[in-house]
Order: sequence, then C-alpha cells, then structure tokens
Amino acid sequence: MTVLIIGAAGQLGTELCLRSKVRGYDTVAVDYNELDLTNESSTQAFVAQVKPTVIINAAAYTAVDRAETEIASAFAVNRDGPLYLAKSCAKADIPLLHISTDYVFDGKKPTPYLETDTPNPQGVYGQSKLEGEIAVARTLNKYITLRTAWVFSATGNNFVRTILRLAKERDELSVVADQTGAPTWAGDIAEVLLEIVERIHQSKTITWGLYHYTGSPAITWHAFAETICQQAFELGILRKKPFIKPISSYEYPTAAKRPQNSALACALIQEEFLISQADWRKGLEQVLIQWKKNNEFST
Ligand SMILES: NC(=O)C1=CN([C@@H]2O[C@H](COP(=O)(O)OP(=O)(O)OC[C@H]3O[C@@H](n4cnc5c(N)ncnc54)[C@H](OP(=O)(O)O)[C@@H]3O)[C@@H](O)[C@H]2O)C=CC1
Ligand SMILES: Cc1cn([C@H]2C[C@H](O)[C@@H](COP(=O)(O)OP(=O)(O)O[C@H]3O[C@@H](C)C(=O)[C@@H](O)[C@H]3O)O2)c(=O)[nH]c1=O
Repeated sequence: MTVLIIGAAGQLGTELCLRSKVRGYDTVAVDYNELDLTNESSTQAFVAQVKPTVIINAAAYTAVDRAETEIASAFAVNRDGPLYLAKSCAKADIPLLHISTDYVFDGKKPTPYLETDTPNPQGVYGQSKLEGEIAVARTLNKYITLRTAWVFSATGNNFVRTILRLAKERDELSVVADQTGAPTWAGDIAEVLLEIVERIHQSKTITWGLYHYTGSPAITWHAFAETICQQAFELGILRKKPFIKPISSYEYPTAAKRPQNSALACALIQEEFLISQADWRKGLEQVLIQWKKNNEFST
C-alpha cells in the first residue's frame, strides 16, 4: 500500500504525512520543491515512477485575496494540477483523493450547503477550486473530492495564527460577524482521508464522488476569534484577552468577496463512510498546546 501525498508541507499535507506513517502505510510525500504539479509531464512521469496505490492531493494555491490578481497561478495549481493528477490516476487505474472548499458557494443559502447545491464562487480562488473539482470528476471515475472549510493547524498560516499574533500586539481587534462557516482542524481532515485510504486498502466497496466534511459547530469569524483568544488565555498563551469588536464585511474590505454562509451539510459522508464531524474546539486546543510547548507566541 503506497500512499502518494502531494503538497506534503502544507497544513493538511503535514498532518497527512504524520498519520499515514503512523498507520504503517508506505508513504511518499512531496511538495513544491520536489514536484511542481503544474508541470504535466513531470507530474505524469513522477506518478508512473512511484506507482502509488492511491494519491492524495493536498497541494493548492490558497491565498484567497492574492488570487484576485495572480489569476493564472491560481488556475494552474487549483484547476490544471488536479487535472494532470486525475489523468495520471486514470492511466494507472488508481484512485485520487482531492480536496476542495466551501468558497465554491456564494453564501446566499440560509442553511448548510448540500453536495447537490449549485456552486457560484465569489472569487478567483473559489472559481479555480470549482474548475479543479470539475476536471477531476470529468477525467476519473475513482475519485473522492472532499470539500472542507476554514482549515487551521499548528503549521503554516491560518486564521488562528493571525488572531493570536494580533491579540499579542493590540488591545482591540475587529472581526467580521456576518460570515458563518465551520472551522476544521487539519488533523481531523487527515483522519477522514486516511479512513477512506483504509477502505481502499481493504478493497471495500466505495461510493466515489463529492463529499462535504467540516468541523462542528458552525460559527462566525468573530465567534471563532473569541474562542481562539479564550482558549489561548486559559492555556496561559495570552496574558489578557483583547476586546474583539464585531464588525460587518463592509467594514473589513478585502480583494476577494467571501460567502456570507458557507456552512456545509456533512450527512452524506456520515451515511456512506460512518464519519462524524469532530468538534473543532478540541483540535484548536491541540494546536494551542503544541504552540505552548514550542514557546511560540511567548514574547
Ligand atoms: N486553508 C484553508 O482554510 C482551506 C483549505 N482548503 C483546501 O484544503 C487543501 C489543503 O489546504 P492547506 O493545507 O490549508 O493548504 P496550504 O496552503 O497550507 O498548503 C498547500 C501546499 O501546496 C503547495 N503547492 C502550491 N503550489 C504547488 C505546486 N504547483 N506544486 C506542488 N505543490 C504546490 C504549497 O507549497 P508552497 O507553500 O511552497 O506554495 C503548500 O505546501 C487545499 O486543496 C485547499 O484548497 C479547503 C478549505 C479551507
Ligand atoms: C485577520 C482578520 C480577518 N478578518 C476577516 C477577513 C475575512 O472575511 C475573514 C477570514 O479571514 P482570512 O482572510 O484569514 O481567511 P480566508 O483566507 O478567507 O480563509 C479561507 O481560506 C481558504 C483557503 C478557504 O478555502 C476557506 O475555507 C477559508 O478558510 O475574517 C477580520 O474581520 N479581522 C481580522 O483581523
């Protein structure tokens, strides 16, 4: 059983590598410096050389605002890269586990989005991820595209790290309170993907296709920031909690428009794979404990 992980140095990639090795799979992990996914011939040659049993694509262009100007790069990584991987998988007759985002939706639906709801991305990042989903689905039968949201982990840049940095610097923060979604710990997503890998390993029947998976419960970015500061305060990472002012999206202009409600309904993955949503607050605690141990944010 050889698991090939692409984008191994990212938030999700890091958690996947750790946990794939713990589960005892032969794990081949590569990032940008070893394989540029946007190069079709090297991607196909690499897959042919490694001969994996399954590929997990954790690589992506994730800079939501920068994507508005770096349009070609966003589409190359988020649409063309997955297409090349899907072609390689089709050739070798192996499955691809691919990741997508809540930002494929426009956020106008008042209730959580189903897999069958029509996407309508508000920005380049969301559009490029949607086109990646479509490319995979058109090229390959044996694929899982897992849409997730608001990912955080102990590595890389994410909202948790930004809020803690700001909380160290300031007495007052302003955070949007009119965008709702579900934070998701990369460790939980990695476990979900590896559960699916295990099914492949055991040659169990799999219903391939599109699934939603996020942490629970859904909240606003403002409430997320409050929870981050509260937990960091309780763990002694923050000496005092800042005042976090709830603001509207209008008061926090960004290059890319974010969806107002991007909560994802996760019943299908529960039905097909018996996978339940994890409480992201537990993942947050793990991340904060790791940062405390490493003396991050200690100044
Ligand atoms: N972060 C989030 O909040 C969310 C993420 N997702 C999706 O989850 C998946 C994982 O995201 P996350 O772990 O946060 O992403 P990260 O940005 O942390 O990691 C992505 C990794 O992909 C690498 N990469 C970029 N371009 C290429 C390329 N051309 N070839 C090979 N590798 C490349 C990056 O390298 P480098 O850093 O050198 O550019 C980085 O190591 C992605 O599909 C993302 O769209 C979905 C919802 C929310
Ligand atoms: C740092 C900060 C952000 N915000 C707002 C801006 C934005 O509307 C919201 C989220 O901020 P960020 O820009 O950090 O997060 P963003 O890059 O939008 O996060 C997204 O990343 C991509 C990759 C995804 O796929 C999404 O699921 C989602 O996680 O919070 C504030 O209101 N105040 C602040 O101090």
